[in-house]
Amino acid sequence: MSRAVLLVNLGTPTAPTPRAVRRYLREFLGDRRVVPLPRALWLPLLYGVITPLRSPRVAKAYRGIWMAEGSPLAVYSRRLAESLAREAGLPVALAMRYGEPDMETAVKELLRQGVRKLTVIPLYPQYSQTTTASVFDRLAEILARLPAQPGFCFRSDYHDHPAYIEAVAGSIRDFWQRQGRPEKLLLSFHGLPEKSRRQGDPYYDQCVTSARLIAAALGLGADDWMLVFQSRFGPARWLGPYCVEVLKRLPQEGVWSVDVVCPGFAVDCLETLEEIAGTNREVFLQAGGRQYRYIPALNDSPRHLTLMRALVEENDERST
Ligand SMILES: C=CC1=C(C)c2cc3[nH]c(cc4nc(cc5[nH]c(cc1n2)c(C)c5CCC(=O)O)C(CCC(=O)O)=C4C)c(C)c3C=C
Ligand SMILES: [Fe+2]
Ligand SMILES: [Fe+2]
Repeated sequence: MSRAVLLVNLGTPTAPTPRAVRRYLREFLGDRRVVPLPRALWLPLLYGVITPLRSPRVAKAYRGIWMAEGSPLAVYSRRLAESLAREAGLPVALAMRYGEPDMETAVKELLRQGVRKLTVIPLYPQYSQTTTASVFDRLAEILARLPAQPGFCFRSDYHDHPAYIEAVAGSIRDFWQRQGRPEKLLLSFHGLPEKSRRQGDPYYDQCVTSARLIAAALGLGADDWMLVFQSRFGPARWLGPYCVEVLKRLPQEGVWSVDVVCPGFAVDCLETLEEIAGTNREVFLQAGGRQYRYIPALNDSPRHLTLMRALVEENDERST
């Protein structure tokens, strides 16, 4: 039976312009899985207030990190998929949950090539209803309309997979070997509304487990590291502690050097490059901090490829 891998990431604007950002934010924030408010309330607010106000500012932020080949999230995701295709010896397609390349086109193209079994890997190490579940829903929607459905394996998360922990811990170890250790390591994950945790979304618990396992793999003591959450959106209470608040406070507590790593982001993107490597650096230095370093995401590194291959191979074994 002919197999293929489908990697799915979030999606990103096609250009760093207010127009392209508006289109992206409308689709992303218009997803019920992301903002579960009543449509009649949310859509007028989204279309009439949030995207017109937010798009110019966010477009400017994208301009600051844009690469020659496009948005970092798209560029690194593409490179990862291409390298995996070469190494895994089977077709690998990349799709985005929002925007291009879209999931439906990617699935249909694989079926056209004769693929009958899909290994779907959302590029989210930790499961959340806002990300992973939305990919699953969209996949189900696409398959529901097909006359002949392929088999598929869906990787819900890999937050405690030994190959994931080793990939992240290894990249931190490499960084420290070259540049020395800081006083504290912050493990920063994308936030979610606090409410999602009470509703049973396992995201928070998975972030805690990932962070503990990474710290343990590095042999860190309790004072050497901290779990924080970033990228808060809107007025509601989100998971804490907030990365930016911790950075303001640390110099007052006598911590002058920090490294920040974002293990929940498979590849670098706006949230890591602009928010963490850019804005938050200024916050820490302004608050009196002396040394601030961002440790890059796994991107298309050999460590990330080893991890992806482990997930694919494990899947193959289970489903034959
Ligand atoms: C209600 C709003 C949001 C939720 C919930 C949310 C969850 C969530 N997001 C990621 C990963 C990424 N988010 C990115 C950008 C981004 N996220 C939100 C809002 C929510 N995210 C917005 C509005 C944006 C766009 C930028 C902005 O307007 O501030 C990105 C980067 C995209 C890029 O193009 O680089 C990623 C990746 C996760 C993992 C997650 C839940 C766990
Ligand atoms: Fe987000
Ligand atoms: Fe952000």
